[in-house]
Amino acid sequence: MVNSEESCSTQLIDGDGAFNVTGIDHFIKDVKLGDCGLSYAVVSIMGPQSSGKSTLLNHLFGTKFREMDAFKGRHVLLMLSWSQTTKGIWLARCAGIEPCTLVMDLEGTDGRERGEDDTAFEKQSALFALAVSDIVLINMWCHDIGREQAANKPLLKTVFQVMMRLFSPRKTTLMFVIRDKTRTPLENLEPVLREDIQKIWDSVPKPQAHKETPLSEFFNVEVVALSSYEEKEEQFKEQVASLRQRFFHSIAPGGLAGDRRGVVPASGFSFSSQQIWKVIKENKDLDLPAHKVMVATVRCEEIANEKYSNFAANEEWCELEEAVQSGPVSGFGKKLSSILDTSLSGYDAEVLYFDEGVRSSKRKQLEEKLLQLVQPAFQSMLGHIRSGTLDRFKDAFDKALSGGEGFSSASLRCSTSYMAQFDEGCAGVRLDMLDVVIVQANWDTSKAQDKLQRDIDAHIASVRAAKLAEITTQFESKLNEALAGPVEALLDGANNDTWPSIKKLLQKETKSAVSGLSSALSGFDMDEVAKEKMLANLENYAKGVVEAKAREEAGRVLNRMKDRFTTLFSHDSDSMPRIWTGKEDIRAITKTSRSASLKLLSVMARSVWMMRLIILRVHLPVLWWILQTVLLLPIGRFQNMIHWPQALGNRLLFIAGILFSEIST
Ligand SMILES: Nc1nc2c(ncn2[C@@H]2O[C@H](COP(=O)(O)OP(=O)(O)OP(=O)(O)O)[C@@H](O)[C@H]2O)c(=O)[nH]1
Repeated sequence: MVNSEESCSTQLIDGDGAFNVTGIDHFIKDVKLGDCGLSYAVVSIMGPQSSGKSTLLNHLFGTKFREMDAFKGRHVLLMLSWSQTTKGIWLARCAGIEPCTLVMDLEGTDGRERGEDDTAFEKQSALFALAVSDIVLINMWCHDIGREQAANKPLLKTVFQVMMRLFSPRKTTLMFVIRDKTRTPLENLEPVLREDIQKIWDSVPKPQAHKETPLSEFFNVEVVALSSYEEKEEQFKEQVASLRQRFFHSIAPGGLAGDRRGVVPASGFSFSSQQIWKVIKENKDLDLPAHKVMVATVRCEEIANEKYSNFAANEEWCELEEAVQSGPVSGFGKKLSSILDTSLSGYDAEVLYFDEGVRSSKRKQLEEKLLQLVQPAFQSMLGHIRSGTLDRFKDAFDKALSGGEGFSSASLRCSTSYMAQFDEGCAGVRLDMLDVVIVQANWDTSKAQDKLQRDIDAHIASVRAAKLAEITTQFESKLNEALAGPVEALLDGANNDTWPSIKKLLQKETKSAVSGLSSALSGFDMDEVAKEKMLANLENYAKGVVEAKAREEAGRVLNRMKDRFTTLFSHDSDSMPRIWTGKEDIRAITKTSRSASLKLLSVMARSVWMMRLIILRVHLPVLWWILQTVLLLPIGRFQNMIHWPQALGNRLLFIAGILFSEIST
């Protein structure tokens, strides 16, 4: 006895031809068909009305299809009402049979010829059963065998006709179930039945391509006979129990199921059935291979969309996405790759049995969409790794420089080392646990690498500029210290040796500073031109120090000249204040005082810089005015002094010319 507890059923198509989408979806969930992959079989039964189809299915598969009350009997029912007959197509799961076997109970046929009317439900349901089923049971009365007016003859014609409407049809098993078997042995009945079948096959109009195609090309024909359920119930049950065994492992090679060419993965069964029924209702031909691709396309897309939505809502991913906004995330690449992998392998598992071309193209699309979703997070992480690497580079570089390593060597070593660390991070070698690599993506990280290299180079350049400025300042300070004081002292005691001494001092200190700077620059791996320029600048600086001192002294020279003139003019040779008696030789005194005063000027002018100062910067008219005010006005009573400025100017120019030529050589 079959345990019917496991069985559940639904009306797949109602009597008006409406497909019960909700019903089938619930049914599929209840029987967990979606998990079956290709491991499931579909059996249908067709045959005349009230020929005991439901009774047979319920005994054979433990289903609970509605049977007509036994006491009413089929003859009574046929006369009275149709209310108890099966309407439309019912679907149930066979109880206790492996693999999962679905069974469809079709509305009984009325035994009338349908001619060309393809819209008749009988024809449509037959075509549907052939397109969907692996095994079709044809229920028939034993007494119809060999009869010209057999009740199942129009049905068989229909089956064979609609079969022609399936492009490259699957090879289905047609199992003829002879009911109310008589005493005639099956061995005698079967050849007659096969002959009937062949005749019907021959009579069916076929397209040119199948004119000569034998029946066996489309169908495996099987014949079984059962005793009457009503008259020999026990025998019937025994025979049904033995028949049941044939449905176990029906999809294994050599099993009862046909070639299963048309089989769609179980998760696509609902959609596939709906589409097949839709095409049949629209009275279009059914192209099963194309249908399989279409089902695969729709289902793979549905599955991919579901995986995408699941990924987007995945808690782990959402946390990762949020965390990477604010900083680097340890194990980022590994975690994200793993979530992506779970999603993609989930897709792979669910679409495994769909058309390969379709499933791989949909996988590609899913992968692209997922990667598009995670790319901003990847970029953020890459940015964190880049800035982290830059910070570590700066620290290491600073340490190397303060540890005394040469600038060029430190910059090259640190730059190479930290660029390599970044490259390793990008290539998947873990970098302080901060891996960014997403296994599924092959993203180009060269832009980030370039940016890091640029940042490192910019940092090196700025440190270099700062260091060079520091060194230059250091040498300039040294020079300043070495020159300013001594030059000032030398200028203070102006005499004939002043300028040669200054020149000597300048040369000595410049040489020492230039040599010091040159060796300090050796660690910078500078090009010769830049180095020479820096050394030249230092030399100029040294000259500048002297020039500045000289300029300073020049600012004071007029005062000192005036002081010297006044001192000599108003003091006698014993340095005693002169007492003017009127007998003094004012001209001679003035001449002596002026000469002493001009001597001071000549010392000061003994340099190129002083010349510049005197000739170019301090204009002669100004100088004249100063001299007239400071030197000449106090002795303004000498009217002929009015000619002095010109004479003095000429004299200064003369002295400057001589000194310039002297110093230049
Ligand atoms: N003679 C005979 N009658 C049977 C047999 N099996 C069932 N019946 C009777 O036939 C009648 C119809 O049974 P169902 O199983 O409902 O037949 P059916 O073919 O499913 O009917 P529809 O699908 O409604 O056309 C019932 O009264 C059954 O008791 C059988 O093996 N022999």
